[in-house]
Amino acid sequence: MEKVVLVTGANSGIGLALCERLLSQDSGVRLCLACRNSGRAEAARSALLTSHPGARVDLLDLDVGSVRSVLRAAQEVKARYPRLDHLYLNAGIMPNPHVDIKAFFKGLFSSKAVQMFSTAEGLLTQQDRTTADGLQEVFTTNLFGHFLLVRELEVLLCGAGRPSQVVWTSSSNALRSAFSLEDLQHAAGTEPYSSSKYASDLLSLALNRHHNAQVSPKTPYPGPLSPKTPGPRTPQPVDPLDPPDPGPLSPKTPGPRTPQPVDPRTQDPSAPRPPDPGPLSSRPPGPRTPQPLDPRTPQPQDPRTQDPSAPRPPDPSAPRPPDPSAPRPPTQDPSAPRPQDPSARRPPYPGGLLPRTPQPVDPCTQDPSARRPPVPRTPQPVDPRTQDPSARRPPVPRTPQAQDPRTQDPSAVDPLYPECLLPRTPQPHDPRTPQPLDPLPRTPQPLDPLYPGPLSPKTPLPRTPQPLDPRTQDPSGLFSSVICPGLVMTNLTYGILPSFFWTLLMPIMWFIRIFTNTLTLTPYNGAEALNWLFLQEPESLDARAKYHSMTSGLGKNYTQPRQMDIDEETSEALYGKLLELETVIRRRIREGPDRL
Ligand SMILES: NC(=O)C1=CN([C@@H]2O[C@H](COP(=O)(O)OP(=O)(O)OC[C@H]3O[C@@H](n4cnc5c(N)ncnc54)[C@H](OP(=O)(O)O)[C@@H]3O)[C@@H](O)[C@H]2O)C=CC1
Ligand SMILES: CC(C)CCC[C@@H](C)[C@H]1CC[C@H]2C3=CC[C@H]4[C@H](C)C(=O)CC[C@]4(C)[C@H]3CC[C@]12C
Repeated sequence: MEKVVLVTGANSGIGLALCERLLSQDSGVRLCLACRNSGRAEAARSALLTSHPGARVDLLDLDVGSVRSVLRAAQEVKARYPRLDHLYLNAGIMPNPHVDIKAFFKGLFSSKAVQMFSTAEGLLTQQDRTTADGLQEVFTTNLFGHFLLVRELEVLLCGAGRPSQVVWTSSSNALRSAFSLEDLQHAAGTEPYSSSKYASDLLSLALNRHHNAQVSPKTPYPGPLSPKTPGPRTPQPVDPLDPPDPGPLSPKTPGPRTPQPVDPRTQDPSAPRPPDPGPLSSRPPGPRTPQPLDPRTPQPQDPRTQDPSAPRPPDPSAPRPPDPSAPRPPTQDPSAPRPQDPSARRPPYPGGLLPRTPQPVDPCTQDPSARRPPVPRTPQPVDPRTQDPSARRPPVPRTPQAQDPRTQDPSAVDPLYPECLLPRTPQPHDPRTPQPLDPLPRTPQPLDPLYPGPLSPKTPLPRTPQPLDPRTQDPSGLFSSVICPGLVMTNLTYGILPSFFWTLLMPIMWFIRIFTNTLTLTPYNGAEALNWLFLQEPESLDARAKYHSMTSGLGKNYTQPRQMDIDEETSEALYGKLLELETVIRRRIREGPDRL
């Protein structure tokens, strides 16, 4: 059956490179590019159709920084597609970045130089602002808008007897130190980007807890893996007060699959190589040239405050020759105030007025059509990295060519993260025959898009570990994952420094690349983990892993899972707070003058 894939922020950078890669390997995929600027979206679509004539590429008008836009776009998606197979939450911003140059030079000559280039920890601050909805812009764009989108699209993601994948483009700049439950939107801090990305890591875990049987709400987080101790952990005894629910066995669900780094081009030599994406910013691996500098003038204006019909500078995704040395127009002074819509100058959202009780909702119980069998609670196999190896689990299927990239390519070892997780079995890609989609929505629409219905009682926090049994996993459900694209040269990164600095920095970056595989540098490479996830069975993925796109010094791309520095309690608390905020925002919109 045709797979429907929606990508936010698909008109440039990593999002566009992902679309290119998906079409290259699966001509049957139906893409929906969700973008805020129709001109740039059209340009991206034309570029994709030029390299893939006949591909199905739809456009969706979506500004994830605007609540109304998200709600409208979600309605449109529900009207267009009967289900969604993959939802890539990729759009992101880092407005008004400021680099601490002193810290940079200090770090450059320290033992932390490589790490500094990978995470930018201690280097970057941003100046955020509030949106017309009274929310912090970075929080809304990078997290909350996407959260609302997932909530709105739950009916397309949770049902139909097939699992759906939600994938967050996070970052290695997702910093626990920047995140606070007391200031979710990071209104008081100077690292909203790091905060929002860390929040996405937490939220992904929470989504899994609430929407699939993979992470049982009762399964406690075993704690972040220490870099030196990736070994198994001892399972906790089952709480006699809270025994597992045997639940119905599902014969359909396959055993656990352990994903492995997959490079479709290198895995199977007979497999067709993706064609050169040509003018697109993505490039096949090999000797890489840094992506061309964005010839477009940085856009200081919020598109919501701009006249949409006003001409914009040339689109970055438009075909252009790669020329890393091409001069860029002067970058906006990060310290200069950004032009703002007067309506956007509202004070930040008064968090203190929020209702108290978080009410997580399982959408599959909200919408009768999306209702699925109860989540099984029988013992299930567990992630071998986090649990006792003596625990019962069926044998993990391993395909012969599924090798650890570290053993395939010695240069692929990242000295920063030698503890990378166990290899997983690659999922052979199943090219499916394209089938026309039913143009009519088959999924019943909620009566009021703003009010999805009564909320279910608060889900309890984890108490006892429940080993998971793959035989009882629900075949449908929403599976959320997080990726890190590495350091990629895109509009976002080029916006951080004037082009002069980048020209100076590029040789250093190519040198540093010898020591770390996280400098993926091109959008094509950065999209590796996103593309790899597309090929996996969602049930096989690790809810606590962040899947990193990696590129070795020799230009080999692979995906490496690493445990995230997150905990269940914080994840659950964040989820509850986001639901509270959603309730308030929905009410505000319903009562506002221009309700949907
Ligand atoms: N580049 C890097 O090194 C890294 C990037 N990332 C993440 O990767 C993701 C993609 O960024 P990248 O490709 O690098 O940068 P780009 O700036 O090239 O891409 C960002 C995309 O998001 C879109 N976007 C931004 N705001 C909105 C909005 N409100 N509504 C809809 N779309 C929006 C942009 O659209 P428009 O063209 O209209 O602005 C653009 O298409 C981001 O989430 C970023 O945080 C993570 C780690 C590293
Ligand atoms: C001469 C100096 C002023 C040079 C400053 C260098 C910095 C501008 C860059 C060094 C490391 C870069 C980054 C690292 C991590 C990225 C992260 C994963 C992400 O999500 C977005 C971009 C990065 C923060 C990126 C940004 C530029 C650097 C800070």
